[in-house]
Amino acid sequence: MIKVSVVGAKGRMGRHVVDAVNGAADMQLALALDAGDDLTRITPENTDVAVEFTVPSVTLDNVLTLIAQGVDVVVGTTGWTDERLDQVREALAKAPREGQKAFIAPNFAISAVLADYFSTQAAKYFESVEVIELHHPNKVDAPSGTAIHTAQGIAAARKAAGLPAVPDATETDGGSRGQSVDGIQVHAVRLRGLNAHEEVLFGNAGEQLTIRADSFDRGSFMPGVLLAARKLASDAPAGLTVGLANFLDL
Ligand SMILES: NC(=O)C1=CN([C@@H]2O[C@H](COP(=O)(O)OP(=O)(O)OC[C@H]3O[C@@H](n4cnc5c(N)ncnc54)[C@H](OP(=O)(O)O)[C@@H]3O)[C@@H](O)[C@H]2O)C=CC1
Ligand SMILES: O=C(O)C1=N[C@H](C(=O)O)C[C@H](O)C1
Repeated sequence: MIKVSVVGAKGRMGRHVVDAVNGAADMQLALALDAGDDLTRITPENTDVAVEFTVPSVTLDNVLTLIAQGVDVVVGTTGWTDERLDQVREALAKAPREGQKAFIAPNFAISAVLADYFSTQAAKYFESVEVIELHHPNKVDAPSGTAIHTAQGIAAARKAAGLPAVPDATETDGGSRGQSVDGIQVHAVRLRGLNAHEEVLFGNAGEQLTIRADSFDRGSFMPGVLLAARKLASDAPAGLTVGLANFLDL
């Protein structure tokens, strides 16, 4: 049995993770902690993998605490920059247990992971590209972690292919052109009724490709979360892995 503790267990995602772990035949729920709880209660004796879904402002501290506790950790919370990822790598390098692992994914839904992957494949074939993410209005961060990851992947693929900057004659902008992530414009919509959605628009003269992923229900993230926990408890490499695509046969 894989012993799993959940951090952020009372949140929208955390509640689903608790149910998913309780419903998994090969897993056992260890601790379910939330804001105000002492994370040092999570130890290698009671937990094989901790799953962290909290808020961007606290996730780094939580992850560093869990690593210092000697526990492997699956992270779904957003807010990760290159600098923060480096801090996790450094913490893992001096972790108390040999071979410790951390896994961070901007999105655990297979539709979103594939949309992100297909977008990097398509990127070099199009002159123009923009990313639109659409979410429920309770989301605290914009743009979404997924949209940032997608834009970064597209930008890297365009750079590797030697493409020039995306054409854009805009001279005045009150903010309507969105946020530039590595030169790719990203737009965020917040609308009651939505859950988590992303659309990537690719354009050439006379043609358009649209890649769209829709998570209608938070249950869509759970197979990916359980897969990550199982991988960390078995054959995932030591150190930090970023992105569920690493655990899929793509
Ligand atoms: N990777 C993925 O596939 C997905 C990622 N996400 C991301 O996951 C994160 C959580 O989303 P969601 O569940 O909707 O958010 P919620 O706000 O519903 O849940 C966050 C929970 O974390 C708790 N919390 C706050 N601070 C701490 C702390 N220091 N220690 C432990 N728990 C704490 C909150 O408590 P309180 O409310 O009392 O502050 C709350 O219960 C977001 O960053 C979101 O973008 C969401 C969906 C999918
Ligand atoms: O807050 C959410 O809901 C989601 N957050 C993640 C993100 O910011 O990419 C993943 C998914 O989009 C849902």
